[in-house]
Amino acid sequence: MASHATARPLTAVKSGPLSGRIRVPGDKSISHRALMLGALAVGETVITGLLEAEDVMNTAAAMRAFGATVLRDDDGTWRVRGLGVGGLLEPAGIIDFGNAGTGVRLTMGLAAAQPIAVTFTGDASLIKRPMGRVLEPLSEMGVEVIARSGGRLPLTMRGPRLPLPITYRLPVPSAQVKSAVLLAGLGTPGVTTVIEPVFTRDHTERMLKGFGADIEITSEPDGGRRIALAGRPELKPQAIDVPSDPSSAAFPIVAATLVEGSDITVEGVLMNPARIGLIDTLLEMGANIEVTAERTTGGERLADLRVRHAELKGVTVPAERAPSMIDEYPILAVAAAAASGETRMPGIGEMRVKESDRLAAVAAGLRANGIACSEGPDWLSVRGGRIAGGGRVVTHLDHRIAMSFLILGMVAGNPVSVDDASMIATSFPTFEALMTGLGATFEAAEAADA
Ligand SMILES: O=C(O)C1=C[C@@H](OP(=O)(O)O)[C@@H](O)[C@H](O)C1
Ligand SMILES: C=C(OP(=O)(O)O)C(=O)O
Repeated sequence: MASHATARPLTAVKSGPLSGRIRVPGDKSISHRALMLGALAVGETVITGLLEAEDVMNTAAAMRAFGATVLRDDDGTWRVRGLGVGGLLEPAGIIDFGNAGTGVRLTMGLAAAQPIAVTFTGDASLIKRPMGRVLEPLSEMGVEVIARSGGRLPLTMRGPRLPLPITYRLPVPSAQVKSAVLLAGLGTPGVTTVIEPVFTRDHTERMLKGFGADIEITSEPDGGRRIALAGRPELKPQAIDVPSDPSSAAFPIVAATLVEGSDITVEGVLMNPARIGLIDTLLEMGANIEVTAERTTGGERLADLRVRHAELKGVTVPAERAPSMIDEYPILAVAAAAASGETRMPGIGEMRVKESDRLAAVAAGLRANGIACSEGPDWLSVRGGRIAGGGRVVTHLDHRIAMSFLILGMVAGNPVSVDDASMIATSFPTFEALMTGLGATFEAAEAADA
């Protein structure tokens, strides 16, 4: 895990028009899963377009610790030689996932159906995040856990000799919890079933199908989905080409929408319906986003997105859209700050348990820059208008807070600083280079106590 012992403050200044064509790096959710399923397949999985960011590199290191061979060719192609379902070895050391919630929660599922002891930890952000939501169903399957109170990292778990298949109804709309149970189900005899009342990103299901698992998805009478997975399949290695991450594309898309005179194209963006709630919302607000060159690769829809500046108006975002844009609310709040009228965002309580309490961090950052907003336990409301800027935003080890407020600085009356841009490397290491290539100006800022 990379160390972020030294914070790197950064300032964004008002930007001229943005122009150019860019490709943002590979999707983080798909990258984690490609390495994990590769580690369980029999033979060599070849991955192109893998996101080479800290969160995913921690997953690569974890798969090596379990005994898989994970190699990178000079041209950026990754090769994973898997161990077969049930073939993970007991790691010799502690598995440190750094800042990565997806990495640690899915790997807990992966290791759960084998009688091996594994100790997990993470950085100052990850050790505050709830793990009980994953440990609870895994315990029902027979996993023993020794954790700090509240189910926080660091923790040690050991899978049972004979794991039990369960039927689990998700109490929170979380693709991480769904995926952890399904990955545990892979090593469990019989059929493991997850019922999700609300549709969340389905990359695990799609990829399990691609690797040859027997997985059946049906609709529930209440509109939810029932996912039934037969345990102990032999997974066949795959060639995976990871599409560009829509959660990273969100930053240049909002920047080009807000900065007058802009006209950019973001190429090859993943358009999975469970991931594009932000695009739907921006279109409702009046954004000019043209979806072009639509195609399908590896069972996922992709498109090039041409984005031109547009004046936005406030909207109410339907609460049921939240899972399809849960990581995009910080940047949506920035778009809302520049829109006319009020933007209401209900049903976003899950934002409080991300890398930071994002609801609180966004509200504080907006206020520090002269934008009026109000918040409740699971909602945020932003009153758009003139953006004074001039504030310094506390990012709480959260990459998306850092990137969102740097975009705010591009349209604010005065420069906007973030206290630490180093965490951007966890998900979008080329953010600064791509944004400055389009025309943005970022300047190294003074540390607060310098
Ligand atoms: O499954 C995944 O890859 C993810 C699911 C979401 O988390 P939750 O499952 O906690 O909603 C999301 O916020 C995270 O960035 C990635
Ligand atoms: C919530 C996020 O990631 P994770 O849960 O994997 O840390 C994110 O990338 O916004």
